[in-house]
Amino acid sequence: MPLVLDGKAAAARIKDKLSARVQALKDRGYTPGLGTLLVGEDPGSIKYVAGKHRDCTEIGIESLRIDLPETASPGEVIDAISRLNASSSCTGFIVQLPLPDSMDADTVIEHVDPLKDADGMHPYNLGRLVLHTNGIRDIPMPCTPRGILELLDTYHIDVRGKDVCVLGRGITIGRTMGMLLTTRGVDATVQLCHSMTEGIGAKLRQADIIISATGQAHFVKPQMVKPGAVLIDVGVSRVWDEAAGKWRIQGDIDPECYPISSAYTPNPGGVGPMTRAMLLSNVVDMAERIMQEA
Ligand SMILES: Nc1nc2c(c(=O)[nH]1)N[C@@H](CN(C=O)c1ccc(C(=O)N[C@@H](CCC(=O)O)C(=O)O)cc1)CN2
Repeated sequence: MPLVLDGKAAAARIKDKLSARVQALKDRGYTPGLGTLLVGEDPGSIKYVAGKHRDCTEIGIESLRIDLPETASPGEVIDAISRLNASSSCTGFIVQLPLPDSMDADTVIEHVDPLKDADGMHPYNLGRLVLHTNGIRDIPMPCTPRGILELLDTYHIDVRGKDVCVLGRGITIGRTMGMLLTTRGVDATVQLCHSMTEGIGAKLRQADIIISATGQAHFVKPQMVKPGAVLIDVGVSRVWDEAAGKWRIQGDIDPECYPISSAYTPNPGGVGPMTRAMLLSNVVDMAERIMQEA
C-alpha cells in the first residue's frame, strides 16, 4: 500500500509547534504580524487570503489586510506595499499572486522590503537562496517548495541521489524547487521539465520522485510513472462536477497513478496546507530573528 503524505495532518502539527513559539515571543513582548496585499477579485485568491488570516488567528499572530480593487493603479499598489514596509505591527507580508494581468508581479515584488518578504520571493532573497548565503535556514523560502521539503522530511523520504522530475518552471514553485533540491545537503538530481520539453512521458517514467506544478488536471498518467515512485501534486485545477453540481479541485496527477506509487500527496489535503503552514513558519522565523538582534 502506498504511503499517504498527509499535508493536512503535518500542517496541524507544525501549527501546534508554532503556537508555542508565538507565545514565547509574546512573553518577551513581541507579537508577530502577517500582512497580506490582495489586488482584484480572483475567487481563489480571496479564499487563500482569508485562510491565511484564519491561520494567523489560530496560532496567535496579528494580521493586517489590505485589499485593493482590480482597477488599482501600479502607484496605489506600490503605496500599499510602502505602508506594509513601514508598519511596525507587520513582521512580514505577502503580495497574493496572481496579480491582475495589467501588473507585472516581478516589478511589484521588487518594492517589498527584503526584510519583510514573508514569501521569500524578493530577488534579493531568491539570490541569497541561490548562493546559499549564511545557510539556508536564515532566508525566507517560497512557501510551496519549503512545504514540499518539510513534507518529504516528515515522512523520512530521502531525496539524496534520487532522480527527481519537476514539472513546471515558474519561480514560485518549479524553478525554486529544482534549485533547493540540488543544494548541497539535499543532493537530489533534478530534471526541470516544461511546456517545450520533448518526450516528457519517458522522462517522468525514469523519475524516483515526480513533483508536478503544471495546473493541467490529471496530466500525469499511470503509464508515465515508474513503479514505486513518490508523487507530489502541486497542481490546482477547478473542474465542474456535473453529478455533484459543484466545483471540485483536481490535481495534476491522475489518482489512477496512486496504486503504482510508493507514496503520494492527496490533492486537496497534501501540498496546499503545507504552503499555508510554511508562510506562518516564515513569519515566526522572521520574528525570532528580530528578537535575537534586538
Ligand atoms: N504570494 C503568494 N501567492 C500565491 C502562493 C504563494 O505561496 N504566495 N501560492 C498559491 C496559492 N496559495 C497560497 O497563497 C495556496 C494554495 C492552496 C492552498 C490550500 O490549502 N489548498 C487546499 C485546497 C483549498 C481549496 O479548497 O481551494 C489543499 O490543497 O488542500 C493554500 C494556499 C498561489 N498564490
